[in-house]
Amino acid sequence: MAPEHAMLGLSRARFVRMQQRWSKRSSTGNVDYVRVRAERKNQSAGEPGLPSASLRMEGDMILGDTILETRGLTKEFKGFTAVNGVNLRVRRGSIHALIGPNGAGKTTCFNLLTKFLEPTAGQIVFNGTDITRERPAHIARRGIIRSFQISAVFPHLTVLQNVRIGLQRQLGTSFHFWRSERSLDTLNDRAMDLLTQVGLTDFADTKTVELSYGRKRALEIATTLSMEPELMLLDEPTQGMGHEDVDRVTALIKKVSAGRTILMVEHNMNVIAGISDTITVLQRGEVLAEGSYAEVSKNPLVMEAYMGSADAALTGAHA
Ligand SMILES: Nc1ncnc2c1ncn2[C@@H]1O[C@H](COP(=O)(O)OP(=O)(O)OP(=O)(O)O)[C@@H](O)[C@H]1O
Repeated sequence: MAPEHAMLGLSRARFVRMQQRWSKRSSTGNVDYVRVRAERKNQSAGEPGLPSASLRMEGDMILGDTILETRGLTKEFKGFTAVNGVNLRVRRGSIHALIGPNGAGKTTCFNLLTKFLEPTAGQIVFNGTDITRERPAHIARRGIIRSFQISAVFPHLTVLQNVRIGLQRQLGTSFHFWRSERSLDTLNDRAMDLLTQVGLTDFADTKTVELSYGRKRALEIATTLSMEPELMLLDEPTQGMGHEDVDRVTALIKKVSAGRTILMVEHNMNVIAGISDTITVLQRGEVLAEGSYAEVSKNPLVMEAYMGSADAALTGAHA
């Protein structure tokens, strides 16, 4: 039988290089690797490919449909189980909402994903790699970025300066204060790009403290984008906003979701209904239901959890 690299139409050296690169990212990757390659080869030979709709090539990397997965994720606080055996599967490129009544464990889940908290049990897998034991900074470098809290934005700097700081952080030059102002100005173009994306171009020179609440959240999204997230974690992005700001930020989330994955904790059902592809409902630390808004909102268990009655409508429950 021909060697594997030959069957896949690759030189041996390239085959080994690709395997090595991939195995850094995934312990199971080689199986996917062979599947994708075999499919491509069969298709180019006019034969039907192996089914691999869930796989995507990026350069030499094979990326599955699932960007983030938790397996039996559990967090106990002194005998109280806040998150209990949660199996979450976030699809690449989707907007995935984590919802649930107060105290359901949403924030604890987020804190586990970013490693602000250590799980008591379970696994977190990102792009096929087990990241359960990694430190927060390492997780951020992998591209899992949680939206900065407003308090993390410097209020007396301008909007542009705040975004620039995010970019410097990404470039690892945050503390290079000895660099000339001119060299730092080279970041301005990129910073202005980000401000354009979030609709804040006209506010570039405004002191952040003077921004409206909704615009501060838009700035927070720009600073998060400056970290080049592959998976953006948004923590109640429309919390405390009036209708107009809610609509603006909802549209913004939809817009910046292009080419990225978004996992958000959100209470506003109109926002969730409008932009979520998948919703996971938590209750008392466990997954109660999962699906599209249409599916979840009809689920009697979910209605009961939210309204205390299976007859109640979910729509507007927290709007
Ligand atoms: N550090 C902690 N020590 C003890 N209990 C905690 C701790 N953090 C959270 N909890 C408890 O875990 C449960 C889940 O809390 P969590 O904040 O994750 O819920 P949530 O779904 O985000 O709620 P909300 O919608 O009100 O923000 C709650 O009962 C909370 O009191």
